[in-house]
Amino acid sequence: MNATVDGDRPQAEQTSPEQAAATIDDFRGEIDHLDAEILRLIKRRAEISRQIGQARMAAGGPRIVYNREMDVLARYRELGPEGRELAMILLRLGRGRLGH
Ligand SMILES: C=C(O[C@@H]1C=C(C(=O)O)C=C[C@H]1O)C(=O)O
Repeated sequence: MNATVDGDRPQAEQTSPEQAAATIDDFRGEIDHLDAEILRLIKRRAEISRQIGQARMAAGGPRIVYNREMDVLARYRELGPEGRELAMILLRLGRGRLGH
């Protein structure tokens, strides 16, 4: 018989509310750490991107280099449609406000 009811689950798979809370706490600590790192890296990326843009424009070049941006978009494609959105946001952050 394939049907399962709550009482059929083996003991090893059961988790107490206290164990679940501890596991969730641990994972949340890791997420908090990852978010801080991601934020630091995003800020650093935007800063470098702006510096490249400024250096290029100071030499009479364009602020945006489309083939390079296509490479960046391709890099995030493995994350699916959200990856593309994420890459677009990263590129926008590197541009800063227009004229600045
Ligand atoms: C950073 C550069 O300048 C611009 C910003 C890019 C980026 O943020 O990845 C990519 C291409 C350029 O439009 C670059 O040319 O590498």
